[in-house]
Amino acid sequence: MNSSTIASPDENEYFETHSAPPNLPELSRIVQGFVLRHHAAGRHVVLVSSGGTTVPLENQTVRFIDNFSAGTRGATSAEYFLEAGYAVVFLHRQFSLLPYSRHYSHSTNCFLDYLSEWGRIGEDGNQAGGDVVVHSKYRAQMLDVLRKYRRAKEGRTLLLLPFTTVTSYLFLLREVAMQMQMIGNGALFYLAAAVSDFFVPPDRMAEHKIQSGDLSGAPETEGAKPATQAAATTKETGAGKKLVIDLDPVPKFLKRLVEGWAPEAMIISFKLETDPNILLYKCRQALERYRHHLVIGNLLSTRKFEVVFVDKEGEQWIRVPEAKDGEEQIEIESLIIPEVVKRHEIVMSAKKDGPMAG
Ligand SMILES: CC(C)(COP(=O)(O)O)[C@@H](O)C(=O)NCCC(=O)N[C@@H](CSSC[C@H](N)C(=O)O)C(=O)O
Repeated sequence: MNSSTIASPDENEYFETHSAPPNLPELSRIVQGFVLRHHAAGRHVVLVSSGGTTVPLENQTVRFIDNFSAGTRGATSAEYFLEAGYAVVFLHRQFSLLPYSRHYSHSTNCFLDYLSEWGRIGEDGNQAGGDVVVHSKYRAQMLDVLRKYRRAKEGRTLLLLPFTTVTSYLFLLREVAMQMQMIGNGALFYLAAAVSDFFVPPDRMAEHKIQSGDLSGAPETEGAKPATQAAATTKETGAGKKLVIDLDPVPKFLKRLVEGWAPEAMIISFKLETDPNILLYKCRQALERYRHHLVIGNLLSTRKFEVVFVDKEGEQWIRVPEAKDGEEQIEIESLIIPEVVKRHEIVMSAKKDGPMAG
């Protein structure tokens, strides 16, 4: 089934008026090989999306709108899926947190603080003596992370796919979903990425950097769209120049994923809110709108300590106890992923023992 047979006009138009990532054909071949290999080995495959997508305001992008996400949810979840025996396609915001390196790449203290002494590097670049030594207090954790990282690398069970813009995210998500169709409900989608809801349509995209200053005396710019057409323009007001932005809604890709790109897969989306009073309502609304398996709701302020699973049966809160003094804070993903895996197994066995079975 190709994606255009089930697409809605707004989705078709979105993909027809935007350019796919230039390396999409190559990435598609890599994903196909990854999915085939792990399916043949009897391994389930999960697509974990992670990080925020951007919406450029100019073709030659200087300014863009970003969505909040450090990538902790996605990168940490990917580690626990790997430990649960899944192969992971990690569709992530470029330069956001990655599985395993997340422990050291973005932490407040510099990675070098974990090392207690440096070997003396000789003139010719050869080690002149001495060794790089990890502080004893970090050694156990670092060895544990290193071993797990190596296992994923040697088993090639982790495939990293970077995106930046919402357009590259949507093209990649659709491509991976099409390649995962071959594994039916052995495929799991865990959509933790913070996806843009609004974008600047190409025909209203300014070509050059939006000017904040006065250009009255400047030479004409070749080929630039008249500012009036652009979706993001500056407007003279009594208080000086204002930036006025007029965006269109991004097609509801989740609906396309459920109805066409991955009709047999188990699909889980995350719902991010800041107001606790509307979280459950918004989760249920998403579930009714997209008819997928599960919505995991979380509040920006407590996302590391509690989430709520909302499905057609009801809701189930998952919370981690506050860490006692001197104790490591439990990662809530260590509780989320086993519950997701349990539900995925139920979905897979239900399909196997379906109405025709027995
Ligand atoms: C982003 C966080 C909070 C993790 O944070 P980090 O650990 O710092 O990375 C994640 O848990 C989450 O809620 N992700 C989902 C956030 C999100 O934007 N969800 C969308 C639904 S997915 S985008 C769906 C699209 N708009 C459509 O309707 O088709 C929403 O809440 O509306």
